[in-house]
Amino acid sequence: MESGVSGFAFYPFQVSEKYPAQFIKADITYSSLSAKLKFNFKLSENPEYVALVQRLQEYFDKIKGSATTNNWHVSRKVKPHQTSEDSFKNLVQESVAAIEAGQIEKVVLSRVRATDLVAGFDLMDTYLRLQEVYSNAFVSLISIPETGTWMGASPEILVQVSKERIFKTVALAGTQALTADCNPAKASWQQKEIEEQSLVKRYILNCFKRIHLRDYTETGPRTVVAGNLMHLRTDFSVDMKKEEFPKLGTQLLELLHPTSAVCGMPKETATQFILEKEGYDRAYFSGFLGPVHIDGESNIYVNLRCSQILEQVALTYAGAGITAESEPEKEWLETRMKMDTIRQVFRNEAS
Ligand SMILES: C=C(O[C@H]1C=CC=C(C(=O)O)[C@@H]1O)C(=O)O
Repeated sequence: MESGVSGFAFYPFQVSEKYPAQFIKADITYSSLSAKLKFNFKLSENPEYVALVQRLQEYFDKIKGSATTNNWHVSRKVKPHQTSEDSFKNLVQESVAAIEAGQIEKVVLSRVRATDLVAGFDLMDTYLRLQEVYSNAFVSLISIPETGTWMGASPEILVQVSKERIFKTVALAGTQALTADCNPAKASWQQKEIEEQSLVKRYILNCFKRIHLRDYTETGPRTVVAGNLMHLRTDFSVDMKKEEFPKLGTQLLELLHPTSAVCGMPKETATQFILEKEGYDRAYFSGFLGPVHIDGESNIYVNLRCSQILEQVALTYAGAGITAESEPEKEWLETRMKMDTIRQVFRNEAS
């Protein structure tokens, strides 16, 4: 993040040959607010660029307001997979037993669900609808050869470094449905959710401790709305101008990922547990993504509430934090609600 190179980071849960870390260099950026292209190289350096730029601007002018294209990249590495209800619930039970036996403190278990794309499915149209429905989320659509196409509406910032050099991260956990008659400001939370979120907070504070970061601001926890759901969130910020941490963004990105909101505690044991037991590859789900050094700031989000789009099927992913108090049925329903964040937009209806 300190190299000054502008681009878009797309990082998996675990880096491997199959799922490499990706960085799309921002040679050209397009802002829908200004409807303008921005070039991160000197146009006069190469006459070919001048012609290319002219063609691109003409292309953007032409397609503006008529977003229809279904040419997306499909990863050949994935086999469509679906976690069965029984296997997920059994794994919740096994995790609770491992927690009670003191092998782990918390683990985030996830599952995958396959949905057939409806006839006439339009990728760009779906993406624009997702943007409309989740105005408070980080709505993304990424399409990379070999890696495939991912779409999501993440509620969780992992690392933000603003123009003013303010660093931010959050401890987000605990989930309940946002119903029509409920007021988020008056939401009450069970002991289970309070503890689950405080474990994420403790995990972040441990990362701060490891680099001897003492001067930070902590706000919360408070109830926040994320689409059809509510969570508990504590906000942390650091003024990087005051602190002796010029590389804080990168340092904490390395330490935080994967946080206890998507993996567990202790981190290494929880990671092994997930890799051995979940029964499928998370790939880029619960990794991180976002713009780096665009207009002087970086905003990296956790890749949650997302789907991988294949030729005729979308694979939707969701996880739930398991603690000693977890009940299989409740965790199953919680992952279903999380999946609905994006699935309802695919089908353009609530499920
Ligand atoms: C792992 C996910 O959510 C995390 C973020 C907020 C609340 C969570 C929870 O209540 O379990 C999860 O830690 C997901 O959406 O797949």
